[in-house]
Amino acid sequence: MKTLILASSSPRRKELLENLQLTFEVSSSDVDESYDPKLTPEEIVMELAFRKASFVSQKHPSAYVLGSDTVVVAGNEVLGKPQEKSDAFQMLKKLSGSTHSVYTGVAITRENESIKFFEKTDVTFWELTEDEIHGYIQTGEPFDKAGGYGIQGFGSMLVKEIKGDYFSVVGLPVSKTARELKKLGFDLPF
Ligand SMILES: Cc1cn([C@H]2C[C@H](O)[C@@H](COP(=O)(O)OP(=O)(O)OP(=O)(O)O)O2)c(=O)[nH]c1=O
Repeated sequence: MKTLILASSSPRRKELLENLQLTFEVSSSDVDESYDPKLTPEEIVMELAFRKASFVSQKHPSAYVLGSDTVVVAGNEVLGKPQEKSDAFQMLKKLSGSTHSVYTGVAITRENESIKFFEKTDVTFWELTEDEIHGYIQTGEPFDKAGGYGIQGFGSMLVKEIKGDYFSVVGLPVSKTARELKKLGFDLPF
């Protein structure tokens, strides 16, 4: 019997993985999320996903551990989570009226083995007025989310167009993850 552990404190990642009807445990990982600024966005998200999975792997050596990380890339700037209202305002102002990319990396580790992959989704925002940005920040939604918005919540009102995997923007590329878990021998619904 294979054991799967989701190395995440994100309720959204748990919900997304539940789509696959697998039995899994959840264990949050407390890792340093700093990275070498010379890395590409895909390298950053796969490295951080690997760090999260490895942290939990140490305590559960025989389990398969899945870690994930999401960043938003606008121009050549990598945006994580805003710390305060002024960060959120600057991020949303940058995203207004243009297209940015959301990268989510996934790592699945077991003992000394690991697989890593990523998904890139392009999201286009409407031109936002300063009032709209302030109003959105007042909802409190930006603060635990990369780029300062949640496409699954009130943030849906900011989005004009999306190209790629919606679920990856929310934090887990579900279909790529399902395919990889299947290759590893997990029993998926089909
Ligand atoms: C762009 C975007 C991001 N996000 C979320 C996904 C991630 O949870 C979060 C980015 O932070 P992450 O560091 O990737 O993840 P996390 O700290 O929430 O959870 P953990 O490290 O414990 O797994 O932003 C949304 O929920 N909706 C969105 O539209």
